[in-house]
Amino acid sequence: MIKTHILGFPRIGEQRELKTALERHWRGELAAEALEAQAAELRARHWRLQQRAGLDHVTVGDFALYDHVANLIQLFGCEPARFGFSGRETPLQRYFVMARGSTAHAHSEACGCGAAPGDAAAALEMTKWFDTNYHYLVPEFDAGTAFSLHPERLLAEVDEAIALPASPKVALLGPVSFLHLGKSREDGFDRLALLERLLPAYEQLLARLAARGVTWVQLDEPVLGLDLAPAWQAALRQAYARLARAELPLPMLASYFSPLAGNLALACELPVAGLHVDAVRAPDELLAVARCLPRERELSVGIVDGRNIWRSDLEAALQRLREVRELRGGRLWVAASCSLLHLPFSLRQDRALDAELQAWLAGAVEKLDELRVLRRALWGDEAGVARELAESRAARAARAASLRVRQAAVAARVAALPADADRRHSPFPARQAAQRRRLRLPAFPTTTIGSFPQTPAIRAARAAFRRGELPQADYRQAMRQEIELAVRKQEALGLDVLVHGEAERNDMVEYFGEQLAGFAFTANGWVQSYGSRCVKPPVLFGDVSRPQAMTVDWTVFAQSLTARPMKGMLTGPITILQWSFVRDDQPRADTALQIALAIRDEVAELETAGIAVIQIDEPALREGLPLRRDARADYLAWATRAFRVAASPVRDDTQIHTHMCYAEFNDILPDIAALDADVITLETSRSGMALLRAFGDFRYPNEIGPGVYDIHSPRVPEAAEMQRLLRKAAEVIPAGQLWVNPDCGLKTRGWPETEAALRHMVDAARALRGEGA
Ligand SMILES: Nc1nc2c(c(=O)[nH]1)N[C@@H](CNc1ccc(C(=O)N[C@@H](CCC(=O)N[C@@H](CCC(=O)N[C@@H](CCC(=O)O)C(=O)O)C(=O)O)C(=O)O)cc1)CN2
Ligand code: MET
Ligand SMILES: [Zn+2]
Repeated sequence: MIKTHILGFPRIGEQRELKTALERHWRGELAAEALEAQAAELRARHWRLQQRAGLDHVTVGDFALYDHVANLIQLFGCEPARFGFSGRETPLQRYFVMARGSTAHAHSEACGCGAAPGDAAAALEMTKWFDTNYHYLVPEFDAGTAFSLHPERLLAEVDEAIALPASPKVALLGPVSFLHLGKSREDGFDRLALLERLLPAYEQLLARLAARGVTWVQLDEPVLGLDLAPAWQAALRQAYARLARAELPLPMLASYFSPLAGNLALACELPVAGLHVDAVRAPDELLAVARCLPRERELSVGIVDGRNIWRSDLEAALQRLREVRELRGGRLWVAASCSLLHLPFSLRQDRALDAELQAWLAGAVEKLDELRVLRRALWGDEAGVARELAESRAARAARAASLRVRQAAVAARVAALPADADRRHSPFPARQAAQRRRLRLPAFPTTTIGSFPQTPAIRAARAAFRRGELPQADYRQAMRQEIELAVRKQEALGLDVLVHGEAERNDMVEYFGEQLAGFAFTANGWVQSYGSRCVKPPVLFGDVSRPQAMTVDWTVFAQSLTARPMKGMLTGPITILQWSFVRDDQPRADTALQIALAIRDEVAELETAGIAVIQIDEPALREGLPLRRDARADYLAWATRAFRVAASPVRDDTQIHTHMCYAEFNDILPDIAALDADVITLETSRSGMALLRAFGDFRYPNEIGPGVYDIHSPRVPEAAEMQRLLRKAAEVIPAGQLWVNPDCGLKTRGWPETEAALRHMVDAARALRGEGA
């Protein structure tokens, strides 16, 4: 028997309905009931699409108002005690306080959240979901963590699906990954010790689902794609010995994003009813799994790419699925490789894509249709889907043959690239001396990470320009005024190295994608990044080149307004690669090098235009790190080289900055050093001093700006707080190497808190200069 299913569906909605509803709710314009109604409407719509595609089950439990990991924190009753919830709040209020911090809602005695006015609880830490640009909220565990089941929200969703009517398969993160993805709040506390306490809550939940008539539960254990220590492997054995019981729903264990490798035998041994594997990320393992997994278990083959937007080669997929079916004696589930969360809702009618490109692409809805076709063909009705199969073949062939994909000049340039194109002229000490002579900055120089508040007025002007209602000249003039405003404010604050503020950019990757050849962009291809925040990843379909300068005019204009150094602001090749949908017809390394060459030309042109400081952001360098250790060295070699190729055309006295955030960097410090940026600014407020100590222990050779305050919350820290942080930093990193800056860009903030926080930051730097620390 052949079944089809998906691991999860995008929840933000075709027109970002969920984003709109959430933001209105947070502004106090939409009641909780209306928000919940909108969410239910989206779920029902998305299940109907799944039914229309003939899936055997609709997936329930993948929906979340903010984040699916945060949902589990409430489901299993382990909200951290530090939030001080009184029990008078509604679950929804507590959920948003955990997600956004307690100052994020209008906090007053009237708000009913229970905390005393003035009490501020920081939001849960947010971190990258494996190697994606999705961010989850990190559960916090300590020896006192207890679990209790609060299944009302999930059971209500199951009931909604049953009422549709549809057959629900409930999808949940499994217990071992849930613990693994959390963090221990106390040094030395091993969160695995909580497994024994957590499993009963899972068991109770599964029993409740069984009572509802749910037959299948998908338990995601993406940690199977990591190199697991023996204790974590043992935890998987322990957990599934307990959860796979006759009276409970059948568990389908799901692995994705990475090969099973050393966990393959383990995954096949666990006493579950089915195993899902990612046949896109681990194509070579598929047959080994098909042979190893006991015959009575279901094998779910993730053959349709859930991470990229290319239309599938359905005939090739069918051939592989038939091989697997042969090996397993007929039974098979067919699926997308991972949840479709990481894809745009649909690309079929996107206004911004031309017809040729559109025919090559598939969003989430189109991927559902691919599953429909595969199902029918495998059920023996290949003739009934002959047209779809032919279309898929034609689309792949057209893409392979298209003249838009290859550019001879790009290939020639890559081939002729000298081996030392990734080297600056002189080693860092000589550059540092030259830059000090040119820039004449004080000790503890202050700067910001690039963006200033993207105000509603900026967004509205750009939207009007896009709709053709604001002439280009007026739009440019409006953005110049925003830049001038940002420059004046920075001068008044007394910052040392200024930025233009990025007002003209919709997004730090999309902006470059729109201007580079080889990229296409969509009008509505939104993908959730965290909470209500979305990105529209550009589509990198062909060889990359830079038809004209992308940032030079804006930067030169900004520099003309001030005598202080204006930092040019670029996004680096790895971040552009990582945050775009990239071609699958050549190695990522080759694509990265092409982007690097385009950025290199922009760097050179900024220098020629007189810009003395240039920042090349690489927040996604760590995110691109392969999940399996054995693939890391190769990635780091080509990724750091691509950065250096972009950064190296400049003179010694031009200062190159880079910036990183949203990740743990400790395991790639040597590679960060190998970027050889003159200055690196880092997010540190979340991981705190541990990260800096690692930089200190490693004797990080170049200059470094540890973020002295968290930009994710409107909270304005006192100067004394930032001073303390800087003094601590100076204990582990020589003071002469230190810069003073926030954690990340300020685009999601408002001006009042931005100015207040930066004023305190400049005060902190001045105080340290006075101390001669
Ligand atoms: N690509 C990317 N990934 C990243 C980051 C990042 O900056 N970029 N930062 C980190 C955190 N992730 C983030 C992701 C998104 C946003 C963010 O602010 N997103 C904005 C959208 C930004 C954008 O593309 N804006 C466009 C379009 C905005 C829009 O929706 N406009 C309305 C109209 C608005 C109006 O009339 O006022 C519309 O088109 O309907 C623009 O400014 O032009 C949002 O969801 O609200 C922030 C952080 C890690 N990953
Ligand atoms: N220059 C960018 C900004 O300030 C860097 C952001 S890193 C996610 O927004
Ligand atoms: Zn950042």
